[in-house]
Amino acid sequence: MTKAAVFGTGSWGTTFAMILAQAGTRTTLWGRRADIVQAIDRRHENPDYLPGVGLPETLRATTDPAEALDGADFVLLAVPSQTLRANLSAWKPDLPAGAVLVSLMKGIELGTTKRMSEVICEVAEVPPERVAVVSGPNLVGEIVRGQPAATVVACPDEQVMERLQTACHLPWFRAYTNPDVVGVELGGAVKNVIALAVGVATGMGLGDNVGATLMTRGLAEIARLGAALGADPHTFAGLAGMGDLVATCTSPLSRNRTFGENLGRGMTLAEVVAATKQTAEGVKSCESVLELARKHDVEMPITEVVVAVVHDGMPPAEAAMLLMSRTPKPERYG
Ligand SMILES: NC(=O)c1ccc[n+]([C@@H]2O[C@H](COP(=O)([O-])OP(=O)(O)OC[C@H]3O[C@@H](n4cnc5c(N)ncnc54)[C@H](O)[C@@H]3O)[C@@H](O)[C@H]2O)c1
Ligand SMILES: O=P(O)(O)OC[C@H](O)CO
Repeated sequence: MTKAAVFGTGSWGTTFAMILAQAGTRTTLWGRRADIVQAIDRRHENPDYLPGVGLPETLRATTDPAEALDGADFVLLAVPSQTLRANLSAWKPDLPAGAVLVSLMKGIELGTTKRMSEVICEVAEVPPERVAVVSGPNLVGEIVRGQPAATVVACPDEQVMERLQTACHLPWFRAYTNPDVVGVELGGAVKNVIALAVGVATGMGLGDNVGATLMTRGLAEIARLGAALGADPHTFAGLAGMGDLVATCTSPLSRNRTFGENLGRGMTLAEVVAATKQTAEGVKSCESVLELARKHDVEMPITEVVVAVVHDGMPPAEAAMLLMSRTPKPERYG
């Protein structure tokens, strides 16, 4: 029987562990908070992140990383992106030889501008063939209600990718494969930045034309960055590209979109941060995405104004005016 260890008892770690357990994978969750771990292990509930959701009785939970990792074929990582390096360094001594490490995260590391799979390879000292990524339009609030969803499993090793696909495939959760790790990861990380922009526009009451324009030109930004980093352009038309972009930018369940919406309504950054109880990855990753773009000489005007609004105090109305007053040019995708 395949065995999985999932690190992170937040909303996605818990939900993905539930998916694995329901697909017949023997799954243990690691969490740093003893109260949540106990509630998952004994009452089959995560009261803080998924109140009222019944978790499978076969799903175990522990605060001991070595216990979670014992015999694991897959090690799935669902902690906030900016904490991955420190956490994985601590867990490294107990990683089973030959285990496949899987990123469930959607961020770019500040300072290094590395994708999560790159951080994993570096810290765990494993080759890219032992690292996979799962990303797609996967809003937890829908998945835990049993509403159907699909995702993408990416890994350069085809057999690993297919094993992971089998480990998480359910009648209501459809996993596709794609060997383009760079494209799948970029799609997941950069859509959060675009969702912040759409959220701000929504909060300002700018209308659906603006939302559609930001999504479309946002996809062009993602594709330009992807081209510079060697991604397959087709990936961005798929679930991990357009699929996740549309889900995140249009759903009130998205933390990134909601964060932007609150800013657009006129709340201060401090007020919005205080109101955001869960991880909105785009808030930190917008800066690393922009730095990555600059390193590769890629123009990302929407990302630039998101950084200016979120981190430099630019008023949302000024950001909108900046985007609308850019030099007219031919429309090009990518
Ligand atoms: N929630 C979703 O709908 C969803 C879907 C797909 C992907 N993701 C991605 O999954 C990743 C995790 O997001 P989430 O939604 O589970 O976030 P979350 O905020 O719900 O949970 C984060 C978890 O990490 C823990 N944590 C926080 N700081 C930590 C630290 N320093 N060390 C160890 N643990 C720490 C928290 O206690 C919590 O258990 C993000 O990259 C996110 O983009 C989320
Ligand atoms: O709630 P968000 O904005 O982190 O988005 C969650 C998922 O990434 C959607 O696929």
